[in-house]
Amino acid sequence: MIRFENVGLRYGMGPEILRDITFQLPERSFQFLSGPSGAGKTTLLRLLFLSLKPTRGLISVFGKDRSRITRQELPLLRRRIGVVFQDFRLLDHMTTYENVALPLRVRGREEASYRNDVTELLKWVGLGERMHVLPPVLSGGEKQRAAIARALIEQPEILLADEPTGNVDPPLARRLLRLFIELNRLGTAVVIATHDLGLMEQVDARRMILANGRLDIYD
Ligand SMILES: Nc1ncnc2c1ncn2[C@@H]1O[C@H](COP(=O)(O)OP(=O)(O)OP(=O)(O)O)[C@@H](O)[C@H]1O
Repeated sequence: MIRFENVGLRYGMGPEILRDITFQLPERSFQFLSGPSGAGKTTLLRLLFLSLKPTRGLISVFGKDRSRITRQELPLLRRRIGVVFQDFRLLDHMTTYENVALPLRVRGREEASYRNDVTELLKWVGLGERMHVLPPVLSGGEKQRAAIARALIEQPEILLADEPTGNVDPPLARRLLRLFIELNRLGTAVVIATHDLGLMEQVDARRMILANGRLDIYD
C-alpha cells in the first residue's frame, strides 16, 4: 500500500534526518517502528501520513507517486490513513463522542447516519461510559483510547500510532496492544512507533529500527 525507495529527509538546511529509507507497508501487516529518541520515528510517520514530502527518493502511496499527489487529492488519501498523535490532539471543548464524530461531521454527514457507529466504536475501546465527558476530565489512558477511536472512525486501511503506550501503565498498555491486534485481524495495517521493548516482545511482528538516519528491518 505504501512503498519507500531510498527516501531521504532533511528539515530546511539541517542535516539529513532520514537516509536511504527503503521498505514496504503491505496490506494487513503489523509492524513496530523503534529507535532512540530523536532517531526520526515521528518524522517517518509524518512522511507516511503525507504531512511531509521527502527531500529525495520515491514514496508511493496507494499506487500513486507522492510527488504527483496534488493538494486537492491529499484529504481523500489521508482519510485512508488513521493517525494517533503523541499528544492526542483532542479538542477540549467537545465531548469524547463529539471529538470522535468530528471527522464525519466535517464531511457534512448527518448525525443520525453515524451515531451508532461512533457509540459502538467508543464501547469497543472501552469508553462507553465516558462518551459524554470533556477530554480534560479523561485520564491519560482514556484520552489515548479516545484518540484511537477518532483515528478509526473513518475505517482507515492503515493506522499509524506514535508512542501509543507512552503515558499508560503496563496493564493498559497490554490492553491497547490487544486493541491494535484485534484491529489488525479485522484487516487494518498497523504501524506502532514505540520505545517500549516490552511491548514489542508481546507480538511476533516486523520490527523496523531507525538509527543514525537509517532503517534496519527485522522480520
Ligand atoms: N519541524 C522540525 N524542524 C527541524 N527539525 C526537526 C523538526 N521535527 C523534528 N526535527 C528533528 O528531527 C530529528 C528527529 O525527530 P523525530 O521527532 O522524528 O524523532 P523521534 O524518533 O520521533 O523522537 P522521540 O522518540 O523523542 O519522539 C530530531 O533531531 C529533531 O530535532
